Amino acid sequence: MMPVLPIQSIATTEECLHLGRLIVLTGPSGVGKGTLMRSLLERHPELYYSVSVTTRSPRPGEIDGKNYYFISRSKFEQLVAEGEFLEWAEFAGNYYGTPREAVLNQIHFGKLVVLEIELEGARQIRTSFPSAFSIFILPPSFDELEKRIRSRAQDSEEAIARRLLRAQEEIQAADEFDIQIVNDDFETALNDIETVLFK
Ligand SMILES: Nc1nc2c(ncn2[C@@H]2O[C@H](COP(=O)(O)OP(=O)(O)O)[C@@H](O)[C@H]2O)c(=O)[nH]1
Ligand SMILES: Nc1ncnc2c1ncn2[C@@H]1O[C@H](COP(=O)(O)OP(=O)(O)O)[C@@H](O)[C@H]1O
Repeated sequence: MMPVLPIQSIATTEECLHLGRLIVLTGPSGVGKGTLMRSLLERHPELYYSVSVTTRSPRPGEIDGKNYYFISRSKFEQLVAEGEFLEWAEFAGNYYGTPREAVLNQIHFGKLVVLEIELEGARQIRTSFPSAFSIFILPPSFDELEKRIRSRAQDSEEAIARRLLRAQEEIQAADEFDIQIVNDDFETALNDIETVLFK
């Protein structure tokens, strides 16, 4: 485990970014962000993936502390009030947030930190960390996106409908980000991300 620095010892976010870099991976639900992230971490274990906090219920097989920190809405609201999140947002009826201190510590130690988050949170990061690099993952088509969400078969019909509605809005915001990568052929998309991060 990395030693945890008190937050006051990290002077400014810009100072942090001289030591490390912050990467934001965003895009609609079902586009393949999680799958790309997992492969990226397997190939590059030196990356630091920020585990988010959520009020969503765990899906079968998800592990607390690995996939997410699963907490109640009241606890989440308390953490928001205490300023514990670098960014947070409500998505499809649940809260999601990035733990502030862990991420700032890792950047301070010179790590390349990757956040996999939805649109509103990604916008917040662009404002608070102008030097963060942001990647928007696009589906090859909307039909393919729907197919992927359904093939995952882990969400209720209502949750799927909410994700699809939100996906339409999110895709329209793709141009706001530094680079857009289409996740059609998986290996090609993964290589494109690697090129941006490491070459
Ligand atoms: N703003 C924000 N979004 C997050 C965070 N963690 C995950 N998300 C996003 O929340 C959305 C829903 O995540 P999830 O319920 O795991 O569903 P899935 O991405 O469709 O498998 C996705 O777009 C995630 O990228 C976070 O810490 N902050
Ligand atoms: N390039 C791809 N081609 C076909 N299916 C894909 C591709 N990338 C991901 N998938 C599949 O799409 C589904 C959604 O991927 P997931 O990583 O859970 O998306 P997200 O994290 O963006 O919600 C999964 O079943 C995954 O295996």
